[in-house]
Amino acid sequence: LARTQSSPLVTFNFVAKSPETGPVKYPFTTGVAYESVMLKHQCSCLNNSVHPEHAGRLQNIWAHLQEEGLISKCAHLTCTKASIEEIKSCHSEAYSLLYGTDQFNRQKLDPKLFENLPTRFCILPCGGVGVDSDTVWDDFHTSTAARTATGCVIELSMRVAKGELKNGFALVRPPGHHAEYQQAMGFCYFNSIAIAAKQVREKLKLNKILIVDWDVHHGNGTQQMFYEDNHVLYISIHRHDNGNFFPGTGDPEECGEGDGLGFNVNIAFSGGLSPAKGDAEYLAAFRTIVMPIAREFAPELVLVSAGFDAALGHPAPLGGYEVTPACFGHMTRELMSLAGGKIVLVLEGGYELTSICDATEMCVRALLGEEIPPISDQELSRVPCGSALETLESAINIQTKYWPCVDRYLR
Ligand SMILES: CN1CCC(CNC(=O)c2cccc(-c3noc(C(F)(F)F)n3)c2)(c2nc(-c3ccccc3)cs2)CC1
Ligand SMILES: [Zn+2]
Ligand SMILES: [Zn+2]
Repeated sequence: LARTQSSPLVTFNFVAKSPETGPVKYPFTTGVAYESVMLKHQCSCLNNSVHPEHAGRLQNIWAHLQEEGLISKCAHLTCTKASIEEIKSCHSEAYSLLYGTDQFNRQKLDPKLFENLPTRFCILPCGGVGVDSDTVWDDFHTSTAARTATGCVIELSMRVAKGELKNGFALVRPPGHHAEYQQAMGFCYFNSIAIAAKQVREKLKLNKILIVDWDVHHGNGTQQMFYEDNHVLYISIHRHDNGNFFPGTGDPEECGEGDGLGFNVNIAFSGGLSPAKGDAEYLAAFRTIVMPIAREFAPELVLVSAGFDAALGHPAPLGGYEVTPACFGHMTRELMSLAGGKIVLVLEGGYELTSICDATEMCVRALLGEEIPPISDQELSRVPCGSALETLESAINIQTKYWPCVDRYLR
């Protein structure tokens, strides 16, 4: 394939070498990682209204990106499963083998290995099997899907960190940011973004990686993985409601421990949905806290837990906020000013199909350097709601101890 003329506007010259002659070279553009094996992870009850984290999420997003002509402007990476060794950089060996081995190979493992793992599979109200009613398990396909999701994030992160790709979007499921060292929960098995950060640190000797998590849920797993690590700064914006919104962690006072003290930032919105938080709140959080701290940290790579369950259209139990798809594009573009533009977005949550397709489109357009529709004047001029101002003020008061740059916004 000496030349690929996808459209008069876009031509690249690249030789896609066959695998045996070494790693495939891609054009220097936005990489998109997507593999159809990730579609096969689903509950045996096949009831998508009970299980919002279903294969249709990825199918719809992939189709939408193709219809918008965006896939032809990107490099479509083919990725392999993460190895058990890579997964063990964030999870215990027993946990990695329990969820990382498919049914056929698991029979060869010594059952004693799993006896002291905290949770086991249970029968769900829907008749399926899982760790909990959201974290369903398919004995044939879930381990392959979960390892492939992690493999996609590692592959993209390595290539972006090495400068082989401009930036990237990992279109993956099951999500990862709730997965802890030995605990699957909240639809998550392996913490893909954390594993990728550890692999990039280890293999490319990067010293400073920023993880921004704008999924509406706090990334308890990711926070835990780097809580004592000052090489990985974790910044989360999430619905917290004083700990009454899943998973309950993510209090602003959680700032890290030991060497990691000051490298964990939680922007925890409360006050339920009166009113629902939207663009004004998220843009204010970015302007006053996320970007000032991120610039001062000066990361060499930016990874984003890009869940879209804070987007318009998500009913209350799934999120209930009103962030517009364009706003996700603008947040992506702001983060692209860091680390020389080395940024990888990783899909986490997000269930309302139109919203997640539009939000992903806006993020991919931003990554490609295309124009993003403006945020409405109404949102640009709206002062954040009272409870959000309290959230920002509380986070600023706490973080000025570690990041003096944020104090200029104190009233
Ligand atoms: C059956 N179950 C019961 C609880 C459930 C609400 N739970 C959640 O939303 C929930 C719970 C834990 C984790 C997450 C979550 N969302 O994204 C992520 C991710 F990891 F970032 F991807 N985690 C989400 C409900 N959903 C609805 C519902 C209502 C209307 C439309 C769709 C679902 C009612 S109760 C999810 C489905
Ligand atoms: Zn089910
Ligand atoms: Zn979520």
